Amino acid sequence: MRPGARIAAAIEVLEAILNRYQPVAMALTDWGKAHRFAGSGDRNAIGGLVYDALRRRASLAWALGDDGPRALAIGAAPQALGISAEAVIAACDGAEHSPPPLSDAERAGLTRDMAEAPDAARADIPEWLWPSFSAQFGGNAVAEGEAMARRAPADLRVNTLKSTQEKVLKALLPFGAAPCPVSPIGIRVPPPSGAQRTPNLQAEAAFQAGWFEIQDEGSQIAALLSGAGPRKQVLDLCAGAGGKTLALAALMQNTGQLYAYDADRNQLKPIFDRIKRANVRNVQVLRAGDETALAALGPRFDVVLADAPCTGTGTWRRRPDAKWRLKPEALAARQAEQRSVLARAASLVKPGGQIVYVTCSILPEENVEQVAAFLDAHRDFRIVPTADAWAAAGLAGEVPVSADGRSDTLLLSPGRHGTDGFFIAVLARSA
Ligand SMILES: C[S@@+](CC[C@H](N)C(=O)[O-])C[C@H]1O[C@@H](n2cnc3c(N)ncnc32)[C@H](O)[C@@H]1O
Repeated sequence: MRPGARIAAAIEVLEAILNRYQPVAMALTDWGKAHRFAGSGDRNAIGGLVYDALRRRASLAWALGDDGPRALAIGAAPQALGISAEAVIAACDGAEHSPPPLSDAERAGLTRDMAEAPDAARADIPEWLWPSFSAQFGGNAVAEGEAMARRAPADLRVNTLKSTQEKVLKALLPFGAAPCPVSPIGIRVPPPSGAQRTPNLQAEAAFQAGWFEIQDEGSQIAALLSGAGPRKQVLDLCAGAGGKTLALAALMQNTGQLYAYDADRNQLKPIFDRIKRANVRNVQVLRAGDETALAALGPRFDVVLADAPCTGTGTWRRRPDAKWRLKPEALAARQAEQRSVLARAASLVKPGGQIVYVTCSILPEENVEQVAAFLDAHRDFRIVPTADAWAAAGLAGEVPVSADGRSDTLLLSPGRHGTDGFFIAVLARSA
């Protein structure tokens, strides 16, 4: 397909997403089914363009003076398709399968200077969240927003129960794989640029053999900092599909006892196959929502990982549509859930043990404010400063500097660390 046809296709898909509220993946699949002539290269390029348009929705809307599917697709096209603004103008010639020619405002929008735009638009952050976002990142807020509007790499965690970083790196060399900056068991595959193909790492033999998991470096750091290790009693309280459960099991070298719990049976479903593929043998998956069985285990745990439900604001690079769908009511609902997860964790950790509170959010309301409220209500807990948790976990290398400048808790961010946004707080219970 020529660039004009790809832009026209992206407009169609964005209409389904923005006007008919279809989820992005479904809208792209439906388009593919209805246009079977389009090859995988075309589908990949159209997907890249759609995701980029959603990532940069506010800045593109400001530049082109319009928030509609056509403006967003045209505005995102140069970067997403790796072509010049002039090539986009030429591609939209109104011929069959191409969009109608650009208006003067659209042409001007393609090269508009963003320096004049309001900060929230430059940062591509929803206006209602800007006060909170800018308070969190201070003078770096626009740069952090811009980093969140870029494509994300694929981070992998080497499954040390089955392989080594060296072996996985070798297997994935054709994808430009390189070690992650912080995690000693992390590997990063750079995102595609322009219309390049997104690598399908899960189709690789090394993945099928259980040598690695797709897991953001931020998640890996959370597991590494948790203090889970051989022969410990560990609870993954919000285990979901088990991403962190598998990381904890590997850290524990398949020894001790690791319990995986989640309130929701559907979230937990994939964990069983993943455990098998990863050769994990020290996990007991509790029946979803069985609070009585859970309570009966307490307070015995050395470590309770509370990977709490959250708004997911740290994962906007990967789920850009969620950025614009998030509403204040959803934030309030997640905060209530976080309070209850933390209180539950407190009842299960043993004296002298620790809770590791994690979110994939960058909002202080879900992070430092939750921790402060928890510590107020639980006088037998204290915060373990990041450097101390780092040393206690036996981690080498420099302690990452928190994106909010704090030293008691760790905020990881795309702008500063190249990870998704993650918050990690280690809360120790007095012995
Ligand atoms: C961030 S996700 C977990 C992701 C998972 N730990 C991973 O690494 O793949 C949060 C999970 O918390 C679960 N959840 C929500 N409320 C809960 C509660 N009160 N107790 C336990 N789990 C809960 C959700 O079902 C969801 O699976």
